[in-house]
Amino acid sequence: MDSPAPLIDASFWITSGAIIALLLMSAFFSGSETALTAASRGKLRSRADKGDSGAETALRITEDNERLIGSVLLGNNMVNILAASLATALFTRLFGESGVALATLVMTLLVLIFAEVLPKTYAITNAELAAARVSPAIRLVIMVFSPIVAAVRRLVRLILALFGVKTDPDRNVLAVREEIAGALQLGHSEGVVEKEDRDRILGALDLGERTVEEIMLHRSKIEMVDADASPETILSHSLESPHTRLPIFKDDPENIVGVIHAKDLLRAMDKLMRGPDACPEKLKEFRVLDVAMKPYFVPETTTLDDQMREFLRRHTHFALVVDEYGALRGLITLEDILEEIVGEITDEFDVDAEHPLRRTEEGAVLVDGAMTIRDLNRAMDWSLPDEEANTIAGLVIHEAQSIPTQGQVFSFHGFRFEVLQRQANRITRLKIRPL
Ligand SMILES: Nc1ncnc2c1ncn2[C@@H]1O[C@H](COP(=O)(O)OP(=O)(O)OP(=O)(O)O)[C@@H](O)[C@H]1O
Ligand SMILES: [Mg+2]
Repeated sequence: MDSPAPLIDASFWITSGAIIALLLMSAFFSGSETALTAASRGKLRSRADKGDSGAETALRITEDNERLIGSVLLGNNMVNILAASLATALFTRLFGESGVALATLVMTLLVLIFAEVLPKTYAITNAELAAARVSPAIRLVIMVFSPIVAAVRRLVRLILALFGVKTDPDRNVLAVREEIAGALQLGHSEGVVEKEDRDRILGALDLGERTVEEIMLHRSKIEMVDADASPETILSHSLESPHTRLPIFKDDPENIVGVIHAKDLLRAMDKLMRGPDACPEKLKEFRVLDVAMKPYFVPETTTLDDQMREFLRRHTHFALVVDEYGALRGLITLEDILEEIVGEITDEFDVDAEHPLRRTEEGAVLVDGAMTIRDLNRAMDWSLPDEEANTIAGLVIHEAQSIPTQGQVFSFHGFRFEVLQRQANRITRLKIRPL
């Protein structure tokens, strides 16, 4: 008869040793994940500049955060599951049926305390140092696991797609935008980021989400010339206008058939008046459309980002904005888009637009109703919501649910709005004061 195998034998010790080793690895993964995600890139950079190669590696592997976290998560799960399986096998051998429940309890506690909370708490208090130390090993982990991570990501998208769920590749972009905005806001309130710098960066980041319709010049304000006007009229119009490019309409101002550049007009006129084949009599026959450029139309839903690229690619600065039916909505130039980043640009001929904003002594501002909420927020460093309306007047009408009359006062979003002037159905002048 064989005597029953002793319960505490060599395999017991080997298994226990393996479980402890796996828990240590799990702690390493959890701590590394926290350290690498929490470490400040600025501090890592300065460490790296002082010759810390670990910090350099940490900077490099955190560039692709999704790959980093995916690989670490995979490693962490693998060791946790292996440890739990070994523990279950060991406990069932020791305690029979109740081994499963016991292993679950013991391993949950061990993993939670030693492989999760403890290493993560340590890592977050010493993030940069820890990140620099663990980065070479984690780089290896990424090298081994990233192909699997990539395959998993594809599989997940495929499964979601089968169920009709569309994964949004822009989500990360949005999260990053929020993160940068938050960091800039914090930096600004702490006094390390200048308001101008913050506005410039946020302006540039937002180009992808805003459309030409939001910033275009309304069609009623476009200066244009009639294709059938006499050459003298067109010339004097062009000379008097502060603008270099004037759209040309035929019969109806909505019907734009060309755009005349002042220089092209001058060259053409000059050719008729002077030089070897000058022929002043032909001035009457001059057709402005012969020297005009073709109009460039863009849909109002184009994002500012796309429009800017398109302007650069086409080597033009001037576009006419149309709606989905092709009806003229407004005008946009490259300068208008750049202003969203750097603020108001005025050149030698730009009429200094009658100031849309004036501060009063009691800390209020007098604004033009047509001023955009965004411009006001930027000028005053306020944060009035700009989702519901584009202009201040629009916001007040939206909140009041009617077109308020002169003298009416409203309080919302932490501000007091007084209607100073209303012309027909438009609110033209407002006084706003923070409450
Ligand atoms: N024909 C026009 N009618 C009304 N506004 C215009 C017209 N052309 C340009 N603008 C506006 O003038 C501002 C300045 O734009 P931009 O600098 O591109 O034109 P410009 O000064 O006429 O030309 P340039 O600077 O190339 O000589 C922009 O806000 C633009 O919307
Ligand atoms: Mg200009």
